[in-house]
Amino acid sequence: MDLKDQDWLYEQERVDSVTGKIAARKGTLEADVGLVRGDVVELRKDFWDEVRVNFSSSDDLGETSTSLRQQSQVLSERERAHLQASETLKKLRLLEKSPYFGRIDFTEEGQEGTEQIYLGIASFLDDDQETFLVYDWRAPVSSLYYDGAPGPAAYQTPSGEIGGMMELKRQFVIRDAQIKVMFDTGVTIGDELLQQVLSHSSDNQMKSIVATIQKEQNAVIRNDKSRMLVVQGAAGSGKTSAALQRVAYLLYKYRETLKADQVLLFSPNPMFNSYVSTVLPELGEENMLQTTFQAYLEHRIGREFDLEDVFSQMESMLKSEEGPWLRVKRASIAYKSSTQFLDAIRSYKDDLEHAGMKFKPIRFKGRLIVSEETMREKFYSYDSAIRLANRVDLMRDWLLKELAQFAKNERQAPWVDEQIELLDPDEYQKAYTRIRRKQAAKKQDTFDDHERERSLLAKMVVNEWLKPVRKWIKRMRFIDVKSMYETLLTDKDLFLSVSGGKGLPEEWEAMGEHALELIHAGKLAYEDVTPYLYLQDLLKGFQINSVIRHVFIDEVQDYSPFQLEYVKRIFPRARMTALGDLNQGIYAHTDVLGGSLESLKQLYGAEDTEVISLTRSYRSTLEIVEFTRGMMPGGESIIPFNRHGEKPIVQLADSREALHRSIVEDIRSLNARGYEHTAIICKTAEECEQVYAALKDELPMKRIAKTTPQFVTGTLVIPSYLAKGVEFDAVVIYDASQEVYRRESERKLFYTACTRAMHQLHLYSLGQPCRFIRDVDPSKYMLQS
Ligand SMILES: Nc1ncnc2c1ncn2[C@@H]1O[C@H](COP(=O)(O)OP(=O)(O)OP(=O)(O)O)[C@@H](O)[C@H]1O
Repeated sequence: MDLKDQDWLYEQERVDSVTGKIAARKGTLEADVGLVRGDVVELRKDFWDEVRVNFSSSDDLGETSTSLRQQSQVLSERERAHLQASETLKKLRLLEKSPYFGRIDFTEEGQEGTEQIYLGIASFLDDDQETFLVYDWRAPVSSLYYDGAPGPAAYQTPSGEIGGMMELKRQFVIRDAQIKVMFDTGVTIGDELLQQVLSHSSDNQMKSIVATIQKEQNAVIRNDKSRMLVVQGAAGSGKTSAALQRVAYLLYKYRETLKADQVLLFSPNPMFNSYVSTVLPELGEENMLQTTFQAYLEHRIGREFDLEDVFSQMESMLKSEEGPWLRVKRASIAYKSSTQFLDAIRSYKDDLEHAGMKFKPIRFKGRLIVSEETMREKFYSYDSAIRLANRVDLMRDWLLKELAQFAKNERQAPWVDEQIELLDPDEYQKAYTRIRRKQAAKKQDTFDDHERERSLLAKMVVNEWLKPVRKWIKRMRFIDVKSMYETLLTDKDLFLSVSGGKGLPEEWEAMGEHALELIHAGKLAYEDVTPYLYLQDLLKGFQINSVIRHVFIDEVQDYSPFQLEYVKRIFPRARMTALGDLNQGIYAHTDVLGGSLESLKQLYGAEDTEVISLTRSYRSTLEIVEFTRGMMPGGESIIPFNRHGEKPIVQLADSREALHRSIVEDIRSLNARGYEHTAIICKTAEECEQVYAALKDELPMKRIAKTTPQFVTGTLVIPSYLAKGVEFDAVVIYDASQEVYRRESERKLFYTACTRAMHQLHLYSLGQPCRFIRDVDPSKYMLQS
């Protein structure tokens, strides 16, 4: 038996022994969990039997409350024990199949002996409760595995750095307690293992990368010093993967204080939420909260306006011909995404402290209760030292009082009598009971006084009718944000004064008209939504969320500086992790970041910001990366991972029928070769519809739209801008011709679409290929006609 076989034997025996212990622990815990669950069920069922309830005297009342408190304490202690045991059980079940994936042998400086450290997704202690049979991958010592190679090495602990010598680094793939793969690695974490992982075909969900985290990714995962962490990385460099591992790391490191529902991820689209949703559970952690920025906007002002979303904005811009509309739209997007516009709105609000507030009059049945004029006078009669949002609060309270007075007077109005007559028996009965209850409480006579009856019924009727007005006031709808936003966009003198004229585009007037037209139709353009919300919050108060401690923004290049400022403002207690790739900045407002994610440093200031760059691309084969990077200026800095495949194919077609025929054959052949998760990427949703209609009878396929909630497998037809963040075994670009991708501004969109491919990239072109392909060195692809 050679040394290798001996090692293998030794390691398999250890796996057997550890999994045996895990199984035994699991068995005991399952029994315990069953018992505790039984306790909880019993306690809940018998809760009131165990509480001594007696309300007769104040002493009895005190005793009842103590007994109640004791009983709920017992219950919640048992519930906590049950939860904890269930969580441990969940981890043991994961460990049982694959107890660990790595081993390092480390001799600590000044210490005798070498420790064998095995790394898995959770820690597992021997029966002595002291010896670590498996270390959690997030434990301080585990970073040796990710950061160092055999030789001198060190790791950080809360009490300082620990140095020593790493004697061995070994990697395993263990499935169902059997070692499938094992090798010792030299310089970097096994390219071999990574090769294996990356050459698998994709499934419909992102996977955890815990066994093969790379050094630079580890820096992203473990960074917890800065308030703001910016990760800029090439397509497929593992930004999203590292971010999810980072969530798991933070939940582990701060387990006493941080819970999964205090971490929020902003995803690029609803489908992406489902795409990444299995990573944390795979690591035995709960999922963080996930949303999209659009969903947040809808939640805030979706009831007032029909909001344009970023995808509709994109679709309409991609479909439009060059002309005045597109010019104005671009100018509007660029300006309204900037912090200059944000500053202008802020300064407008400062002006409003002194004059210019607009209100909606309070009306009831067509009659004026409080006029706009009166409201304005009242508002500016408050001490100007009081903050504007607080003055709005005062105003609300005053209006509620005015309304109460109005209600009192209104009780005598003839319409009230009519309504009393119209009360149906049920309502009347309800009123009668309520009145009786009140009389009893006030120890009044019986319900015989006709006058009193009428007055009580009148009060009830008026209150009922005024309910919507009261609600309207409480929600501060009396502030006419819409009208003030309109004024800001159309009153040039005012705007020049609040903005100082800085960066004001030539198209300013046309921009205002465009926005107004939509607003009057009850709509809000995407570029106006956040600014509108910002103005509204400045006037009514921000809806601050202090619970969230970590905000993750994926695809941050798709956010405008304005939106990022807004996010920062509403999560004041959160740290931010922003992940982005400027080469994938596909929306019209993304140029605003000024060509560098460095500008994100301004958000929290350079002192509080750290930027980490990821340049190695793992998703695609070397051939695909060499092709895609060729279309981006500066693409040379993207380093492909050394995994080979076929060169991308550019296939020319001379008719649409021929194009469709070739694509159908191609997908069938890709499927037959095991590439099941394939995507036909079209430029727009409109193109997707046409392709779907033409090919659906030939090929089983699913059409993805902006509202598709679930990421699915099989052959998808998907618009380019929705393919963000996800990946496929094979990508077919439906029509990469010059005719379709005509504008320079579509380069990043095209690049993003191509970089979704893991193993195969086939581009079809009806006529001449677009210039982005022609920019690539022809030796990097195969041209077929
Ligand atoms: N260290 C790693 N080990 C194994 N796989 C990895 C590693 N890093 C990245 N990958 C894989 O590379 C692919 C791309 O990763 P991911 O989607 O996180 O990249 P990204 O930078 O967010 O990409 P993009 O910006 O293009 O959407 C995924 O399949 C991921 O599992």
